[in-house]
Amino acid sequence: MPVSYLTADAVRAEERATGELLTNGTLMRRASHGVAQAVAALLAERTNGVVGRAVGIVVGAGDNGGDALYAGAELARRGAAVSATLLAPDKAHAGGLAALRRARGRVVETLPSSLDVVIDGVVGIGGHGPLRPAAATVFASVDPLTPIVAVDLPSGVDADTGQINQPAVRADVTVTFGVRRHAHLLAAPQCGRVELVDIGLAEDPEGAPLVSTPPTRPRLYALTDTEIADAWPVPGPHDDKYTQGVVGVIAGSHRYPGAGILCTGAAVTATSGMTRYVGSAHAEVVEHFPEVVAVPDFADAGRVQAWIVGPGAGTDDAAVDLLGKILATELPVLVDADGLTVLSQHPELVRGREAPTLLTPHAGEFARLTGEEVGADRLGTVAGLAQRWGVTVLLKGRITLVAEPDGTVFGNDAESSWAATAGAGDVLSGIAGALLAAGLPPIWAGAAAARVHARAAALASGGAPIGASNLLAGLRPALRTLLV
Ligand SMILES: NC(=O)C1=CN([C@@H]2O[C@H](COP(=O)(O)OP(=O)(O)OC[C@H]3O[C@@H](n4cnc5c(N)ncnc54)[C@H](OP(=O)(O)O)[C@@H]3O)[C@@H](O)[C@H]2O)[C@@H](O)CC1
Ligand SMILES: [K+]
Repeated sequence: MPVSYLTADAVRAEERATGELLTNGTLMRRASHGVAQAVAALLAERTNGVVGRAVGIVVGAGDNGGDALYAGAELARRGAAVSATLLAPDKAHAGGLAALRRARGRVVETLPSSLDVVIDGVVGIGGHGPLRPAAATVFASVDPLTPIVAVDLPSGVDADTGQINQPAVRADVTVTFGVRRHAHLLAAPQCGRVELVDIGLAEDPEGAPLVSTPPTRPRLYALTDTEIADAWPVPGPHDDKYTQGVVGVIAGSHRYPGAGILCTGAAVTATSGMTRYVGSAHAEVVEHFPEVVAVPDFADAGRVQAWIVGPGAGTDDAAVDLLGKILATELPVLVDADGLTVLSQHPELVRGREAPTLLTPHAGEFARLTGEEVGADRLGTVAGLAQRWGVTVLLKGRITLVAEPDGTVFGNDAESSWAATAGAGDVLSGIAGALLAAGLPPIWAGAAAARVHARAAALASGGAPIGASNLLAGLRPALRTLLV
């Protein structure tokens, strides 16, 4: 089952569904205990224990501050020196504040300058907009080396869109409750390590939500490695070169062969199926990958189970014609780069296409394609295009989002940004196209390709900058780690 991410409204609905557990404070007790445990673990990791450690708490006006205060009380009982600063003293959670005082935690105007950890209890799912000035001042004075544990969300990060409203908290660890929020994936780098505390919302906190997200927002999921490995085409005893799917690549040119080489190379590496190439870079492609059947003309292409049209494929009349022809077939088609530029002029070629269709823009291509900037709400924007055009759309980025017309979105956090390099998109197209040819639905092909692409980048990099050919070389080692 993919990992599910919920909107703030859906989280609140789940909390309400627990009835008494919400009203009698059980949920908050469990939540704050989870925060205290996470802080204690971090202190143990970094400083050898809780006793005598200096813990600072920044407390806002709502229940998020309540969680932080109760967590502070627990840490104080365990021997930490806890100081809390109240951003709105009149509104601070009364029970939490009393608990902190009982445990001999201190309420202070200004946090001590030397702290072992800071707990961000400013706002959680009730927050909107950036940190207000008082909170911003507190965080600006925290030593940048002091780890920050965010309660539920780093304050300033929008729970539903993941928008980072600066100034915002950047957390080392984020502790959340029951189910992950959209922001935990959409703003993953801002959240640090996300720890999920079971507070009794559902039997399986990773499982299906009890209450479905309102249809006004997309439903966001992340595939697990196991799911991706299970879906990845691996040849069985009765497979041959055709049964794994034949993918046709239209990319690159004699003058600019790179896109063709990278894209076909990725397709060759991703599956054991066969790869065909059509275009003026046919000789260069075969020189790099002799297993590719490459021809200059579409008429001689031969049969395929999916097409990749895009990188370096051109935007002239002939390119428009060819893309139109390919989209008029019943075959799965991935459109990228130049292919997207063609579609920006001729959206009618693809809108409402019924056969599996995957568009793979980066933010710039997305804007060209739709005349609309991606903006802060990447999830809403990409899901909106998928819904309006009736095709699957993959928006590239550190967090890659793949949206279906029905509002289902698979997200993938690349976990590093080493793949932000020229030609990396061509490699992604090659992987995803090969998976389409093998019969994976576009949303799975896109999300699985994004995961393996990100891993290949990380493996190839090892902490140093890479080019796309290094990324391509990292693909097989990345697949090995997944398919073992
Ligand atoms: N329900 C439960 O049992 C459980 C809830 N849980 C916890 O409760 C949290 C939700 O609590 P919540 O609903 O009280 O909202 P919360 O996020 O604390 O913020 C609301 C307050 O902040 C203010 N405010 C808004 N934006 C702001 C900004 N940018 N900067 C500064 N202030 C800002 C806003 O004030 P206003 O805008 O009205 O001035 C309002 O008063 C949830 O994330 C989880 O941690 C867990 O314990 C599990 C059980
Ligand atoms: K917070």
